[in-house]
Amino acid sequence: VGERRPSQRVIQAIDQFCRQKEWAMNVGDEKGMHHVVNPATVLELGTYCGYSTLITLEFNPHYAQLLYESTESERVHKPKRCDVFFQVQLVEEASGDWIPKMRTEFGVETFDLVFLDHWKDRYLPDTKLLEDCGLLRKGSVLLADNVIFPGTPEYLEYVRSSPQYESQYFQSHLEYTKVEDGLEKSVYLD
Ligand SMILES: Cc1cc(C(=O)N2CCN(C)CC2)sc1-c1cc(O)c2nc[nH]c(=O)c2c1
Ligand SMILES: [Mg+2]
Repeated sequence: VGERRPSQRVIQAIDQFCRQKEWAMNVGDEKGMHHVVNPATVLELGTYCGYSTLITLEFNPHYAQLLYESTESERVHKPKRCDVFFQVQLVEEASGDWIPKMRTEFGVETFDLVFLDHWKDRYLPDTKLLEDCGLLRKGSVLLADNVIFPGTPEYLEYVRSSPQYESQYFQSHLEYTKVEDGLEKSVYLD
């Protein structure tokens, strides 16, 4: 997705290093995100090292710095309108504080895809915030990592029982391990 993200060769090198030398919490090469239809406006919650990213929210300054270095993306203090596809926009703030600002700060109408990969106890409140802020449209996709391990039971219960979502579980493993984990793909129906 554009030359601003780490190239595929870098992704492969990260995967090889994390499998052979030192584990790290990337979504990894097995879970991946290849199930997801081709999104246009993407929000990622939880950047970590920038393994997968477009508009991405990261609270941890150390991880945010890693993304700046790996993608030469500008340090976004006062994010300008995000009107260019494949531009990395990193917001070094808490998701709960910044989701309500997405429309005014980035000119985002709605998200095609939200990749939830930040703090498991923020998955549900941030999903409700996205709904309340009108940032989801019919067909928006929520793709959530770690729904089994470390596990997000309240979020799973919500998206699987709510008539507003059509949810599907893609069984896999915790990155670079044999521990069961998976991605939950939830399509917003409203
Ligand atoms: C940090 C961590 C440690 C885990 C674990 O149990 N481990 C035991 C087994 N060894 C091998 C690995 C490590 S799992 C995990 C983790 C994994 C993700 O994909 C995450 N994604 C988003 N936000 C997170 O906080 C996040 C944490
Ligand atoms: Mg994860």
